[in-house]
Amino acid sequence: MSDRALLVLIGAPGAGKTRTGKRLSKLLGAPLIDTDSTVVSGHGPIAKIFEEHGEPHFRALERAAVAAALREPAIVTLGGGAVLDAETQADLEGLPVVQLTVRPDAVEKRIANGKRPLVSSGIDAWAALVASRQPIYDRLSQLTIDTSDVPLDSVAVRIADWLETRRHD
Ligand SMILES: Nc1ncnc2c1ncn2[C@@H]1O[C@H](COP(=O)(O)OP(=O)(O)OP(=O)(O)O)[C@@H](O)[C@H]1O
Ligand SMILES: O=C(O)C1=C[C@@H](O)[C@@H](O)[C@H](O)C1
Ligand SMILES: [Mg+2]
Repeated sequence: MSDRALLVLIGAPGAGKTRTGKRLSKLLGAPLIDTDSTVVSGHGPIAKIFEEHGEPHFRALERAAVAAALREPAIVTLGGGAVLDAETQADLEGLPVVQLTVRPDAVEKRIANGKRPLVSSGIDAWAALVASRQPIYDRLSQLTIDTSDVPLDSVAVRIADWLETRRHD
């Protein structure tokens, strides 16, 4: 049987997928693949890709990164919009998928760095984007954790505990 991801984190931009994934990687001693980082390593900053080549081009690069990552025995943290891809949705079936959420008031500061082109105009754009995707995040995940008021380490421990329970089911 080929390798598959150990855990996948999905959810809204700024919910904490990448940071939580890093903590979990340390906690579990497992490798981490962040698909945004894979795209950036190969093709440069995301904002520049959007500006120069458009969103469809970014999504194609992202899909390739996601497909490869999900075949590795690693913790995989996806970009916020990666789950829009139908093939990615199919690939996630049967994998442990955790959704991170965050309230608008808590995310506002987190996304203020201008690195996320789809939400750089502010919190209203973020809220509209997340509302349109929420049914997909909900359908694909088996556990949801709101990170608004929970320290990173606690989020990571909760996910590690859940994974452990799942192993014994
Ligand atoms: N539990 C938390 N408590 C406080 N701040 C957090 C928490 N999780 C993440 N953050 C902060 O929020 C910001 C965004 O986190 P991160 O990059 O992990 O989000 P993301 O979900 O990966 O976003 P994207 O979808 O854009 O990749 C970072 O500055 C990070 O420090
Ligand atoms: O929510 C989104 O569509 C995105 C989130 C980021 O992780 C990046 O993948 C990119 O900025 C697009
Ligand atoms: Mg991220």
